[in-house]
Amino acid sequence: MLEAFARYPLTFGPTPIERLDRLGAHLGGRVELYAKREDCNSGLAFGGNKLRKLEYIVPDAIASGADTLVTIGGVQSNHTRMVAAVAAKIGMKCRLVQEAWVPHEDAVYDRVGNIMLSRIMGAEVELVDEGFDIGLRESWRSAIEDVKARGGRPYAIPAGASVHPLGGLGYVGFAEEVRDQERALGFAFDYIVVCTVTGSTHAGMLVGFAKDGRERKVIGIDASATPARTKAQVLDIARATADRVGLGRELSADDVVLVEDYAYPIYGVPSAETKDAIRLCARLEGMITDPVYEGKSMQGMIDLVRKGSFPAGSRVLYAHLGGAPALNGYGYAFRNG
Ligand SMILES: Cc1ncc(COP(=O)(O)O)c(CNC2(C(=O)O)CC2)c1O
Repeated sequence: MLEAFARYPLTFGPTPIERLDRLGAHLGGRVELYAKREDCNSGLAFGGNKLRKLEYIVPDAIASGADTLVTIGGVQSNHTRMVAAVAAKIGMKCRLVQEAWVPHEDAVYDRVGNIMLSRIMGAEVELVDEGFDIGLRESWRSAIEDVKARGGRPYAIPAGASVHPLGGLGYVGFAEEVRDQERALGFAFDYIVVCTVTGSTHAGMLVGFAKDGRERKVIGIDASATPARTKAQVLDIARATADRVGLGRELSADDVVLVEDYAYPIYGVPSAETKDAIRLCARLEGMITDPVYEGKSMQGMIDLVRKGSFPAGSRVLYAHLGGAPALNGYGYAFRNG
């Protein structure tokens, strides 16, 4: 599906799929759980899902003649950290707008984890006192203009690289990669569980798996806590991506399966159940998930298994999209382990 598109390699290649035997057994053994380790996809600053997206965006950035990548996220954004790493790798400057998306209790929240890494990698980090919103932000537009005003040539990447015209391609490729791995495994996954916030990870998977009729088997676990906006954005991105890759069929809102029950209390703040899910996965599989994103999709998958939402014998693939560096800003949440 992606042969026509230029890709700039930022990842090691196909990410491994591993069986989560102990977690599956702990949950009753009725379904088989697997994880695809996008969190281990690259040597660039601890990796993660945005690098798979950026592989299809970087050729356009280079072709544009830009000298500065400009993007936006919360203070502990994984996306901005990955853009900083890509800028370093391809020899561009980086301007990051980091908004106050998350109320936090930790005095070090804006000095550790992702934002610390971005600073170490030389990004210009601008803290802006604006709240969470997955849409296009005035602060981001101002940063683009400021780069120009200073004589720079900016390349604009929106939050999560999601509403970028090429933002859905990476995860179309994810689906193609999973099909290759399924051929080696000798079976196809019945469900794919993914954390959804700005939407192009889910949207790309939806388009990629629509090729073999599995678009509604992509189970998005909302972590935005603004599910209506996120669902609409997933659909918009999926439709645009389907047109771009020539899927050849219409997609509807019913094709976007988004579970809204696990984003509470708000974006970026883990519930007690989220923290329990993080601990359970860590203690049974040694697999680390974060309080903002993967902890909530892990909480969702665990709860859906416990409720019998996946028929007995189902094979469920959990997409681990990264996020661990943000844990450093959540010491308050794990003071007692
Ligand atoms: C570890 C991790 N897991 C899942 C997601 C959700 O991906 P989408 O934004 O493509 O829906 C993010 C996003 N993070 C954003 C960020 O600024 O880091 C875009 C919100 C993520 O970082």
